[in-house]
Amino acid sequence: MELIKDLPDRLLFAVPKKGRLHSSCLSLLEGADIQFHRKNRLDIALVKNLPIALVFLPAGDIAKFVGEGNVDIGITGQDMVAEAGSQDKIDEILELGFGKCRLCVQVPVKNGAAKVEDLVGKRIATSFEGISETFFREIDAKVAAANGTAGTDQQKKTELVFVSGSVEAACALGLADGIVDLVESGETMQAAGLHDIETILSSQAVLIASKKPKHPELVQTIAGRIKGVIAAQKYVYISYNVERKFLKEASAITPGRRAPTVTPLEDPEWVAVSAMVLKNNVAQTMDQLESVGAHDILLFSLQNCRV
Ligand SMILES: Nc1ncnc2c1ncn2[C@@H]1O[C@H](COP(=O)(O)OP(=O)(O)OP(=O)(O)O)[C@@H](O)[C@H]1O
Ligand SMILES: O=P(O)(O)OC[C@H]1O[C@H](OP(=O)(O)OP(=O)(O)O)[C@H](O)[C@@H]1O
Repeated sequence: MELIKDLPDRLLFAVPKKGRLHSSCLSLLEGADIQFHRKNRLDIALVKNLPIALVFLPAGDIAKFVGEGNVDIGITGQDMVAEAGSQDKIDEILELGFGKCRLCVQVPVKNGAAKVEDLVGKRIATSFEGISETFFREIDAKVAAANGTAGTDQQKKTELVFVSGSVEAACALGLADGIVDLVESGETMQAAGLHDIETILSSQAVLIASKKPKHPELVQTIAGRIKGVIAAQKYVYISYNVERKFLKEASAITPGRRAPTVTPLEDPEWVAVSAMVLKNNVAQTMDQLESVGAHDILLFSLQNCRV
């Protein structure tokens, strides 16, 4: 196949093929001007304007492929990297700010365990077997040490039951006494009559690279482009006019990343100021600027940037 023949010369970039991270990854690729056409049902797509091939893989497999060096670079969740046990085999290049969630121990609100120690010896359903195993073995050991059963026949072992999805149903169906699964808004958990009693880890999507990528310069190029897209999403550009006598106060509100750009106006008493400001508290920034006498405050969204 023509496509496979081309692969050895290209950097391989793994992208989640479906699920929660898929569409945000596609937006990121578009913002970074990584152009490709994916044929129907095909999990490999050659990038038209860079020597890259995109490989569409399940999010759960990406850390393994990158860690083993089969793929140079990829996007997946930090939870997936931890579950694959790949933390030491990959470089986490960049947090991407989406796919934010927590991996939590959850129990029924009614008559459920009050704390994780109360689950020792009981059944836990999860699709995060590796992380849960490590977590509950420590809890088992802690409880055994506290009640003097460590190393004896009486030492209790928490049982892990693997389920591949819809984990929240496990308690209601009588399969488990608690679960370990992801929580973002908490809606799924609440709908299932569960609440969380412990957060094992917090996660978001990350750009990861193999320790020995075959195309290190290209890894840097992609990382630089993606950083630019992320920064552009985080900042907006603000511009306003202010009397020179209030410039100090106004500049303190919009210090920019290095310093604000100050341009003289025809009226010598006035200056125009522009700077990058964080998007998430821009309304407050505008309120503050108005209160120190700024006028004609304009906001511009950034399409892309390098900072
Ligand atoms: N509710 C959520 N909110 C935010 N991020 C999430 C959420 N659920 C999952 N994620 C992130 O997305 C990653 C992939 O989750 P997803 O449920 O899409 O897995 P999948 O198994 O690849 O897809 P599918 O469930 O469709 O089989 C998770 O590992 C986690 O990092
Ligand atoms: O706190 P919330 O915002 O409700 O999100 C949490 C849910 O999201 C994920 O599942 P997803 O919807 O991706 O489906 P899945 O069970 O098939 O993985 C996760 O496994 C939870 O079930």
